[in-house]
Amino acid sequence: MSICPASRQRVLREHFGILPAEGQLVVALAGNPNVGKSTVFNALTGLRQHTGNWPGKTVDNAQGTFTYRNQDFLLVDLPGTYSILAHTVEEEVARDFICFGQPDVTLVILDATCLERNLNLALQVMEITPNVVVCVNLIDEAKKKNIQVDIAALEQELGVPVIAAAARSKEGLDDLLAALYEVASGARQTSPRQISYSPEVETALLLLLPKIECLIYSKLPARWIALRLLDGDQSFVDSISCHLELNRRPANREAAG
Ligand SMILES: Nc1nc2c(ncn2[C@@H]2O[C@H](COP(=O)(O)OP(=O)(O)OP(=O)(O)O)[C@@H](O)[C@H]2O)c(=O)[nH]1
Ligand SMILES: [Mg+2]
Repeated sequence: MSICPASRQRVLREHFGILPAEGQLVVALAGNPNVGKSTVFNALTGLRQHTGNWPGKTVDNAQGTFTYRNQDFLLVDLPGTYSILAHTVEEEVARDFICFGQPDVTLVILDATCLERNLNLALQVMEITPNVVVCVNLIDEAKKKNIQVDIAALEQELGVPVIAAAARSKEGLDDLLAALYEVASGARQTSPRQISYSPEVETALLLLLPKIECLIYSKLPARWIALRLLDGDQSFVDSISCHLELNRRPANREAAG
């Protein structure tokens, strides 16, 4: 499931103002407000960062770079959101970047002191892409509140790497870098847990999926698109038209890849 490299590069540049250098892997940083995204961003990128706005939106766009094991990365700090079902412009930016910008890995930062609320976003991102790393941040605050997080069990349940961190004191960041490298480079395969919906919804999905597959040539996750269509999510339909040239039938299989 991916847009071909040339199209993706064009979408990143023209639609999101992101210009990855040759060979640079793109990391999207997502999370609820106030969970420590900027703290992680600053710790990983140091002074190699710049801020602006998302094209056409008055929403902050921070980009920075770092290198790990001789691999260059471009880290993009997405707006803090509770959801990416696009009820606000921030959610629309986060959703469209993850869906159409197709980062090599999306890092979802969770607040260890209120995991239940935070996991909602992680599960939504995992419906769009398998390339996810979860960081359970503020683990020091959780300890103070006698909250214990079973990281291994969470990783088992989610099917993606889960790393505990206290970003303010730079705890856990080495493990985080290793996990980002492994997922973004393809060295580690994930199997993200997918939400099962009611039998009615699952039946409707089965009917919709083949039709969607014919239209999008595996450029996007068909199940997620089907769910948005069942939601009647017009903003997402508009985004598909804006970011993908669906009426252009691929001339060869490369264009579908
Ligand atoms: N104790 C503790 N505090 C942290 C940790 N990570 C971040 N913080 C603090 O939490 C607050 C919020 O951190 P930010 O990095 O600004 O969070 P954010 O997710 O970027 O917030 P928004 O951009 O407003 O959504 C700051 O005061 C940080 O210093 C951590 O691991 N432990
Ligand atoms: Mg921030």
